[in-house]
Amino acid sequence: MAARVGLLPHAILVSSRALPTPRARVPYPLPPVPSYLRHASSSASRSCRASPRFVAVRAMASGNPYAAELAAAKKAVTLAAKLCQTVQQDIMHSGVQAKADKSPVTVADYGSQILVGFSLKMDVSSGPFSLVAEEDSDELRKDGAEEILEDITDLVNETIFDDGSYNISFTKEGILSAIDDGKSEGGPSGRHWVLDPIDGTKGFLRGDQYAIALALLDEGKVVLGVLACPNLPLSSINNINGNSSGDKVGALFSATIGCGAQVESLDGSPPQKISVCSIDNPVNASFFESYESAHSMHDLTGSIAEKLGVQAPPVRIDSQAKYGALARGDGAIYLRFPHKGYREKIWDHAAGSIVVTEAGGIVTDAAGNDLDFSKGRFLDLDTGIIATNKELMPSLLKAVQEAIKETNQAASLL
Ligand SMILES: Nc1ncnc2c1ncn2[C@@H]1O[C@H](COP(=O)(O)O)[C@@H](OP(=O)(O)O)[C@H]1O
Ligand SMILES: [Mg+2]
Ligand SMILES: [Mg+2]
Ligand SMILES: [Mg+2]
Repeated sequence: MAARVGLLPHAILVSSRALPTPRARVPYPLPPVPSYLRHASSSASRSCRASPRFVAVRAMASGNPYAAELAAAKKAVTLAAKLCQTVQQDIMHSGVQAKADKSPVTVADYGSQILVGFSLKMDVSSGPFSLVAEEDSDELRKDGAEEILEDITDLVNETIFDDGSYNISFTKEGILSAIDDGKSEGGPSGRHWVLDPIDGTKGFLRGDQYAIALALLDEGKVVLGVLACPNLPLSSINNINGNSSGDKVGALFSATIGCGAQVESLDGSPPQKISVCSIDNPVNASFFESYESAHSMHDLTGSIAEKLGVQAPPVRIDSQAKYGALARGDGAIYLRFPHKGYREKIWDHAAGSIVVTEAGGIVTDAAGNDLDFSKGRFLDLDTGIIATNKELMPSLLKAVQEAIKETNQAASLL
């Protein structure tokens, strides 16, 4: 399959498919029908496999107050994962990833954002819809982006058609408008979905780990999170540096406040409860960090690990798959220390942090404060983010603060 690559001023857009001819759609007229959807005719018919009513019945049966939202969230990220998997396979075959030399955004980032937002809108009926998501349509509205926009439109429509849950198709204007559904500012009141359509885009382009990360904020607190990790081994990363153990690949982590955390396969095995590891001696611990040294200072994390007495080398993987792996005990610690001046975004941590806390772990900033997701699109925090189990947290915090102090002292002598 030939790959088409378009370079725009502030983004790298990768189209990797021999794109299909749009097929005829059955009309989808049930309210609320977003105005940007294309209708084949005006005759009414509905064809969702999981209707809001069906989801609501499951919610009442489970005793989980967010069960309907959880079911909708899982369905949304699973649909988006299908699109991402298709694109990633084609990118790998075409070798396009070598050209990604700056903050990338691909057709899959946009496509995933559209599918998740759309699927949630269709399946979650309660209250106004608010989505805080990473991507916007600015680049796609510029001259020269027409072909990419057409590719995204075809990719999204083809994924919806193949999945079969919704009989609708998007117009190009609908695609732009759907991306911009993610422009909400979030905040301390009401409900807001928080989405990273592809977290770890650099990993995605390398053919490595990435995640579709979706969370729900309710009155400023994360109450639900799902992480679709299409390339993560289902049972465990029991090897250094993200190598798989050869078992089934494709994990879907989920957590709801007060209800624990689970993992299931992306293609639908029953959920299994997960918990963080019980290691209490750092000598036996291993730690996760970003693959990209631009995203987290590997020197500082090395010094923290040394102070703790950690023997194992760092496990470097992309995306919030790190939170998922930590939550099921594949490793004991996650360290993230961005370079000075970087502001963390809520979609990079909302889903992952609740998966870890509901698995019995703790996630804080470098000063030991809880992460505050109620301040809008950014996290306002002290220096870095750390996560581990309750046993290791006191010694981890001490090591972090010592290492930061030493680094600051060394910097002041320069
Ligand atoms: N200079 C920087 N420092 C820290 N994080 C950064 C960064 N530049 C980008 N990021 C964030 O790091 C995320 C990936 O994290 P990780 O290293 O754990 O894979 C990116 O998410 P996206 O890939 O969604 O853009 C992006 O939000
Ligand atoms: Mg990005
Ligand atoms: Mg991200
Ligand atoms: Mg992203």
